[in-house]
Amino acid sequence: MNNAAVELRDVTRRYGTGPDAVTALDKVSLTFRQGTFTAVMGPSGSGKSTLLQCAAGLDRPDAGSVRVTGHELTAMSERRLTLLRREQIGFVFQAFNLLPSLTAEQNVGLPLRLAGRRPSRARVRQALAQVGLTDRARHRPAQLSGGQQQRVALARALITRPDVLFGDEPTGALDSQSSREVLGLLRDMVREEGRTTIMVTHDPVAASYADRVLFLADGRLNGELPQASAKDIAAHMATLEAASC
Ligand SMILES: Nc1ncnc2c1ncn2[C@@H]1O[C@H](COP(=O)(O)OP(=O)(O)OP(=O)(O)O)[C@@H](O)[C@H]1O
Repeated sequence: MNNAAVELRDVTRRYGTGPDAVTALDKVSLTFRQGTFTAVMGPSGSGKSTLLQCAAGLDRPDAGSVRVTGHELTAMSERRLTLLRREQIGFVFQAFNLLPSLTAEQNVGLPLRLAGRRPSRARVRQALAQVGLTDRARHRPAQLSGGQQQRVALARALITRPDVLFGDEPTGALDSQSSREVLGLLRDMVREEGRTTIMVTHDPVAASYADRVLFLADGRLNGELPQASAKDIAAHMATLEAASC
């Protein structure tokens, strides 16, 4: 599969004006091909979250073009953007953002309810099975471990069968065993279902699960490593961090 799932061309995002203005992204051009798993790394403030937000249509760049599965986002109305995000994009964040009063299966079915569709029990159960939580369907978030809660959040992100899954530090709040489980699931979904996945992370071990690691520094691309080891990723990060001090 060689088609672009997400394409950024000369994307610029500035915050503020005058002497306090910050250029969070400076003419960034990138292609994320269908069925690939990319990690985005870089020192604090390098523009990772801004990149993710612009690529996912949660934020609008000041200049440049963002295309998701061929749809240009920058000129889209808020309504169309909301629909596109709902149907084609899934999100997992560091905070699991589950509703505490709902069970795992109710949380997983929520995106379909919000889209005005009634989630079928079979589809919800299948999503929970995919993340290995069939036996926790009736549990509420407080009755689940952090890793299990993030797996429920992953099942919720996948219930709409999105083309692209975005993760902003999805393993940032997990212990190493739970992180490995979640990252293994993400990697399997890319390989088995061709789901394009783009993940921001600070953790070289998490990034080593990706097919490619992109590095940002000062709002610009600063290198990439294909299928790198955690050691090589950490070494590249150390160079960038030293340069940004
Ligand atoms: N809403 C905002 N208003 C003003 N400046 C912002 C805003 N959001 C981000 N910035 C600035 O833009 C730059 C990039 O921020 P961003 O959050 O994308 O970086 P990051 O690489 O994700 O950082 P971290 O790893 O610390 O989360 C930073 O200098 C940040 O201070």
